Amino acid sequence: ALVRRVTCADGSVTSNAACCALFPVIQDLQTNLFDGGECGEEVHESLRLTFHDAIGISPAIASRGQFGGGGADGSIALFEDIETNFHANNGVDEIIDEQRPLIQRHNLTTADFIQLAGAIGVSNCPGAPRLAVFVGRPDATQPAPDLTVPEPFDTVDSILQRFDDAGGFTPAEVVALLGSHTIAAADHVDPSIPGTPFDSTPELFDTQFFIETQLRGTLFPGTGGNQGEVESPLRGELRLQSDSELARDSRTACEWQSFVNNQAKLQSAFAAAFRKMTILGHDESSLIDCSDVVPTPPAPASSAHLPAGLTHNDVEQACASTPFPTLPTDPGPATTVAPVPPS
Ligand code: HEM
Ligand SMILES: [Ca+2]
Ligand SMILES: [Mn+2]
Repeated sequence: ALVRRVTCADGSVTSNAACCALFPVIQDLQTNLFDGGECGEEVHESLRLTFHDAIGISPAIASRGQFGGGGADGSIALFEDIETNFHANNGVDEIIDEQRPLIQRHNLTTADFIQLAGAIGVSNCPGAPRLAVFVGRPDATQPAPDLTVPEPFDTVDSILQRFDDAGGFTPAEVVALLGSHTIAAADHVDPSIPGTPFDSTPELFDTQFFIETQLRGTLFPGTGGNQGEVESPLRGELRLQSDSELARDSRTACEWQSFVNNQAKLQSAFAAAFRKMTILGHDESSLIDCSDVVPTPPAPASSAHLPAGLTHNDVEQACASTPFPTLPTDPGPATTVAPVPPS
């Protein structure tokens, strides 16, 4: 195929002149939102926001004659007053408010900006794939309906059904999308311990999330009894009920386990599923592919391991057909996971 090359006014090279406008936005994001290129809290929150905006679409609701939402249409920020009151969106107001001044100083739709910020943010995380970036999404004129964003206390049935309705995502694609929880922490599931990560390496886009969610839960990192939380295997680590169940359900367990120590699969499957998610509500042919503006992420900085203090005996085998891979245990005293520092 013919690959076009355009040289922008600032000397950057890309495949389409319409993508030139993104370079100053990327610089602004890195300098003023992502603390100079970190994989920290604002990156994690920006990635979560791409999902909470994009998943706001339901052909099932639309088929009943109501507005089903526009997908990746910026509605979560444009109708912040409405959508951030939806229970599942607890906490996303923070990153919406941090992104707003940047949106105001550039000439992108809010819809495009939210997805761009997620893709650029993830490129700061060692081990991440390069994610797709598209421009040309029109902005929302109506808020998404409530209950389109899955909750951590939802059943596997309901979660798989929601993703299928939103965009025809297969169970395997749902598992791949949950690779996002490798760079993630919860502020609101247990409000007594904000910034509690889902794996021991929230600054690395590695496969530890898929390993650690398969270990037997033995403790609550803070208080017990929170809705959507189950016991985790490590002090300082929080496990969502939904992640726990998806790791153990017969429909998803083997796919979940397949990511253990398979960085290449994590990268390609997450990138493919994200690409599909990022254009929900739009026809790809109406958008411009600007993916070549995304920086190449740093190489993986960790190798798959069992956290110190735990062994293969702590694995709760869930995949019936394939044994859990043999992994080395980190040396030293039992791992305690540090919170993600607030910015
Ligand atoms: C079954 C589907 C999902 C459920 C139930 C779920 C639930 C949650 C919950 C409860 C939190 C913690 C929020 C807080 O208390 O601060 C969270 C965080 C997060 N989620 Fe998900 N999630 C799902 C899928 C996804 C997907 C598809 C993505 C992105 C592609 C994503 C990206 C993130 C990220 C990056 C964070 C961390 C935010 C931060 O550290 O500030 N999640 N998720
Ligand atoms: Ca990680
Ligand atoms: Mn939306």
